[in-house]
Amino acid sequence: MDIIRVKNYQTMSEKACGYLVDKIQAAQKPVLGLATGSTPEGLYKQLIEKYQEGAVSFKDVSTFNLDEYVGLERKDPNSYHYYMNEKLFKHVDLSIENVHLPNGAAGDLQQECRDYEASIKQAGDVDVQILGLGLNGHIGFNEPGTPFSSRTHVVDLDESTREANARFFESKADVPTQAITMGIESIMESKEIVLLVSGAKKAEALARLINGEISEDFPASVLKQHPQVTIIADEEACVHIREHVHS
Ligand SMILES: O=P(O)(O)OC[C@H]1O[C@](O)(CO)[C@@H](O)[C@@H]1O
Repeated sequence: MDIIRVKNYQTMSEKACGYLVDKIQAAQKPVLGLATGSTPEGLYKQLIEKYQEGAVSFKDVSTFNLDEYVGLERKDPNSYHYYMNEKLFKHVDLSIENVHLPNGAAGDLQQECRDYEASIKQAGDVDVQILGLGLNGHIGFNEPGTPFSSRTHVVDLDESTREANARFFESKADVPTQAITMGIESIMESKEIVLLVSGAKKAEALARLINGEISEDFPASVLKQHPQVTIIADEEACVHIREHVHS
């Protein structure tokens, strides 16, 4: 894992944007793995700016999102479909047929998980996967205890995750109790992974990732087994990390 330490949220977003733009320009048919939550919002803003400046095009890009809430229709303002559309998709020249998120409103959720896996494989796997870091170490919606061998699956959300995400809903009671998420093994099959970490509230989780052991109790720790992970973290998130890390 390489860690790039940056000053703040803005510079984290700019760095991640530059990284993705380079990858998009280098590949014929780039496949991006995208995340939701607060962390990548700045990255998406930067990508839109670059697109508007004519510095990048998404017309040959395919995207796969990590997760979606169970029970929310695509048009629901709290769905990740809606989030992605508002924050990125509708502002750039991505083809709608190249955009993929799990369908949390599918009648047969198990079949939906299998189909999602198949479409990632059909696209030739994710080239660069963007990840955020949950306070409890979750990646996607893979909560502590999720087997490292998990594929795309339906998950019961931790109370702590529902609390953390309640800020996007009217109340915690409105936060769905389940989600579909790419599994840990599915995420690990991405050719490259970029983990974005910002803010003091993530500092403990980042320190545990860097200094702690690899364990299913802390899902992000699996990233230490991936050959090509770059962490872009800001000063506040790095307060418990003393040295430059290269492992
Ligand atoms: O970026 P945030 O909002 O801190 O969330 C961290 C992670 O938690 C999730 O929002 C899921 O709870 C992920 O999508 C995200 O990567």
